[in-house]
Amino acid sequence: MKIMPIKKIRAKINVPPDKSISHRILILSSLANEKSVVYNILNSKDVKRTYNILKKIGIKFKGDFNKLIIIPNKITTPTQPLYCGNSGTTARLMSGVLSSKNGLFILYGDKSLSKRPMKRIIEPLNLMGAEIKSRNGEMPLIIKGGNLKGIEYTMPIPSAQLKSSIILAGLNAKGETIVRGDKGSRDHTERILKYMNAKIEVNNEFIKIKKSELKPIDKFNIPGDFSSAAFFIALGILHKNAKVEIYNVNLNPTRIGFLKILKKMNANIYYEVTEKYPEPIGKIVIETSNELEGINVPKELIPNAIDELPLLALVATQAKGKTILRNAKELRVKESDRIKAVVNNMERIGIKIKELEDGFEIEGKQKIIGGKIKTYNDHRITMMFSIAGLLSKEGIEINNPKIIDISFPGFYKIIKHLEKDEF
Ligand SMILES: O=C(O)C1=C[C@@H](OP(=O)(O)O)[C@@H](O)[C@H](O)C1
Ligand SMILES: C=C(OP(=O)(O)O)C(=O)O
Repeated sequence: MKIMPIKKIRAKINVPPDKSISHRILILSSLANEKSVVYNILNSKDVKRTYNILKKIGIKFKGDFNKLIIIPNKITTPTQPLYCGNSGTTARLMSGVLSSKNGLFILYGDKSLSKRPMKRIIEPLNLMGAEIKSRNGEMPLIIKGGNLKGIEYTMPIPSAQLKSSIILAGLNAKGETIVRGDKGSRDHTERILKYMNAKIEVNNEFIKIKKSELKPIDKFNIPGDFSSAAFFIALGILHKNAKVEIYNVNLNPTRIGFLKILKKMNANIYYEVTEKYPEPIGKIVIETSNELEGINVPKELIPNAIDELPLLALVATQAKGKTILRNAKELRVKESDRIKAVVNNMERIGIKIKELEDGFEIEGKQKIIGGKIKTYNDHRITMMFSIAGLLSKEGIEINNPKIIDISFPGFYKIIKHLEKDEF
């Protein structure tokens, strides 16, 4: 598929429901003391992995992802290994849940997930009393769960998946579990647990969780995914003749680091929170930004912008001066090595970029010429370079666009629609 440049954008967009919240709603409502009714779950490949695993361990469901009834049940040892596909969130969060349940569980993933680091969760979960076996800290994981005790643990990296894995295990452990070292990573697990009346305490220093009975989820509105919106935010800023409005999108402060970085770069963005509980939701208005300036990305914003950092490279190509991203080594252990994928593909489309061990450096005011990119089988890399195609001189060719179904089915439908004037 070749994505060609477009002349004008006047678009009103609704992005699909949030992936992180969808995983958590499915998992946590499966652990409640009664059935939950949930609307608007993201119907993407990654979320379906979590759903299928929950079904295989005994949870009952009725309906579809537009309206799903989740009926908690005793968790049972499945007869087959449990497949997490491409989804790190499924692997790490489900490991926390299964570690706290009596039984033997095997989790495995696709080629990409099988290379991603799991030691980070194995270590604390084993300290709590689980017996997790793996080769080199990579999937497959063989988990013998049950009889956990709470621990006090300082995380070596600010990861929401690691934090959530320990919290989920702590929900069914003896005594209290305390997690430290979170530097503001996404807090959806904590918010949903509060909403379900869990015994959870969150402050700037630590998160404390005790064994809890969870009340079911009712009327939780899963908002649009900010990480999906980010592609159209970047497009609106960078396109020479654009106005884009995005509605019903999650504006949780732990997710919008990208917006804060863009504002520092002088982008024309306006956003407004219209609903605050349990998740902040609102609208974003974006317009062509001709005065973008390069930036040294502040370290403290990195956990809040982790999935959007590749896109930042695209924005940096059109800013005045240099943009430097450092302290983002985590990008190397996502669905692909996202630093390598960005650098290699930028060069393929005519952009000069310097690879750093933990980020990249880009001089601004460069021309996006176009060419053929390598998707690295990574949904976010594929979408980022599709956006680049719309901004390019000669178009960008993408070999397997289907990979975007991991997080954003309908992405190319929105792209097709962009030609229509919606104002
Ligand atoms: O908890 C989550 O839902 C996620 C956490 C982040 O990963 P880390 O926890 O590994 O930083 C993020 O990159 C991923 O897309 C989703
Ligand atoms: C890193 C991501 O997801 P996961 O870790 O769940 O595979 C992502 O969606 O960008």
